[in-house]
Amino acid sequence: MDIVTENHFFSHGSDQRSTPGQREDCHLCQIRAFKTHRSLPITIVNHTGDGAVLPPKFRFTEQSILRDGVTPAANEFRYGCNCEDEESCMYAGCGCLDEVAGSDSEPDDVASDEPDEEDLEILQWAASTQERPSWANQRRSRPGSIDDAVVPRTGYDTDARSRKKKRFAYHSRGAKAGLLRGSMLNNSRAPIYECHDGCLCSKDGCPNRIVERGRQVPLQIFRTEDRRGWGVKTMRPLKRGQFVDCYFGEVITADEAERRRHHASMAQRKDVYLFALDKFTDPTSRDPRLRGPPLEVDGEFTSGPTRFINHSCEPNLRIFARVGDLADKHIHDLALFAVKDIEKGEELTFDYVDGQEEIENNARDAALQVEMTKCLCGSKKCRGYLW
Ligand SMILES: C[S@@+](CC[C@H](N)C(=O)[O-])C[C@H]1O[C@@H](n2cnc3c(N)ncnc32)[C@H](O)[C@@H]1O
Repeated sequence: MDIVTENHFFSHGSDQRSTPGQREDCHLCQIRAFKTHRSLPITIVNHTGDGAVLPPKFRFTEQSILRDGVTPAANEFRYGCNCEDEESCMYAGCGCLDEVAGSDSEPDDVASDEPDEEDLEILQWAASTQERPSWANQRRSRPGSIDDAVVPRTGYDTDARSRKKKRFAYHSRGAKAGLLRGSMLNNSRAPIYECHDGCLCSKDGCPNRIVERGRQVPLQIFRTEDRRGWGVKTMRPLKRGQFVDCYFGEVITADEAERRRHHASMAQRKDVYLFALDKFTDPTSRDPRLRGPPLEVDGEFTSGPTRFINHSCEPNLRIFARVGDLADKHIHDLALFAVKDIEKGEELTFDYVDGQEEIENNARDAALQVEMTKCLCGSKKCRGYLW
């Protein structure tokens, strides 16, 4: 039994035997205080025999913590959808999805407007039963919403392209309900727009609140055998497209991030834990909070289990920017989703330098490799170096 587990079980249960602050510092006390501890536990194991424990200064948290200079939007600027029924939160008339079209100029977004297998299945079902799917009925649109004009007017239109477009990111029914759609998973860098607390749709019924409902997967933090430190395993099989958890941490200003980089003895190591919230950064934005430089999330000292997820050049997870209230785009979430089916007990990984061409090119440059960190991901597609 390691020293942390021993202290937790033999000292912290008794006020006489635990010193002030000991419980606050104990990682087992921290994860056992999570709201979901009983149903979706996080476990920490080290079977390597090296005696290592998690960094003592590290604190587990279930949500990001906004530090000095970082504020969410004031109530008078909050914005939610007015959908009358939950089904509507999938289609172009839902206010939360207003920005989906054209929010990202990559060609994949065009593809995301195309009907996927699920749309076609629904159309086939409707054709066979002579019924109109509910979304084929004209709905009242909100003023100013990007509402698709081409809605079947009479009878049932079997041409999938000439109907109201499904704009949200998830499958809504069948075996794939709640999973990210293929158009998002196939290399899309588009953000995910979800309904949230400020919407009229219900928290439990709306199909567009997957990240908002939080982690649904028990995870294990384990000590790796191959010098990568700690890593994370899923304790349940995951399907391609399934939400795992968010990358939480301290949300700090760009100045504070720079100060922390400067303070860290090895700036590149610090960068491993810092993620810029730059998905909506636009120097021409009318919103000063989006003109940049962006806020950053630091998971080094305060975070959830995802902070221990290692890098792979052939990963099984990918990070998506997720926004609920559109007034809070500057503090958007970093949501991790499975990009392939993953077995119970498999290690979870994501690509730390996903899409950052400069770092990917450096890894191929022999002169720069001398200074770079060797990648130990072991995949066939390994680039050899992390950064
Ligand atoms: C965000 S942390 C991940 C958790 C880390 N393994 C730990 O024990 O705290 C990133 C650090 O993990 C290690 N790491 C992650 N993936 C790696 C990989 N593929 N090859 C080598 N080291 C890796 C590196 O030391 C890196 O700086």
